[in-house]
Amino acid sequence: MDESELAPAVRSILDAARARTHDGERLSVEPRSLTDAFAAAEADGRVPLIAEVKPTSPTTDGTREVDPVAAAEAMVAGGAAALSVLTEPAHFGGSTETLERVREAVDVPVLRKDFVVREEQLDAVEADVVLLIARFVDDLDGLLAAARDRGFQVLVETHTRQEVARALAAGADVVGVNNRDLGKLEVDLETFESVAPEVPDSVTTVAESGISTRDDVRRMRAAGADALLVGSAVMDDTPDAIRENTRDLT
Ligand SMILES: O=C(O)c1ccccc1NCC(=O)[C@H](O)[C@H](O)COP(=O)(O)O
Repeated sequence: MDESELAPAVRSILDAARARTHDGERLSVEPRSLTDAFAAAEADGRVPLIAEVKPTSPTTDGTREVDPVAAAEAMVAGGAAALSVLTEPAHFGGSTETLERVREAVDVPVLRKDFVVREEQLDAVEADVVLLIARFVDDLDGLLAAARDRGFQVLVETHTRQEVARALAAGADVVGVNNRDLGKLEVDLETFESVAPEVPDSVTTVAESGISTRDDVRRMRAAGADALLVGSAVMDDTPDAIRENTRDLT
């Protein structure tokens, strides 16, 4: 990876991720099935949506002060099939404690959204799914296997056709295509449209970032998205607003 191409905020996120250590015990998790949750949503007419508890981010103005557990419960009430919870503390206002509280409060699968770059970081907190970002993980095969050995399902995030090829070669069965270019932090829904055809039908495909309207949802579904990952467009200042934002997109 050529790190000189990364936006300064992303380089800072990556430096912080590399510096984070964890010396707890090796985890063994019993995950709630992500694909079953997507199938259940489809079966009752909801768009399979992973709604993200996202207090802030480098591209967000200010911080949402809403309680993360109340936000998570509102997302589920609005029809979210699964949740994503940021655990990155320095740039996204997340924490492992928040993920634990959310997972305790809901019964849908919960994705740990962080910048995991080394095996021991997998043991920081239990979750049903972990995110591995192809661009930031050198040994994708090794980290994917290490995550699965612990029981985690793995969402491998990509942004280019080459990264999809790497993800598939590593054995990924859930592949995300991020519409946000982590080099420039620009969002373009055409990314999913041009990259997703590289993902075979047997692999679950998730469209990530920049999805904010029902037209965007239709567009990503028409381009082959089995599920969508949405943060900013569902987050709001009150649980009621979050529930309605989520309902609108599902
Ligand atoms: O969201 C950011 O500002 C951001 C900046 C730098 C690296 C990653 C970032 N976001 C991570 C994500 O993947 C999104 O939180 C997620 O896909 C939801 O995106 P959105 O619906 O556009 O909030």
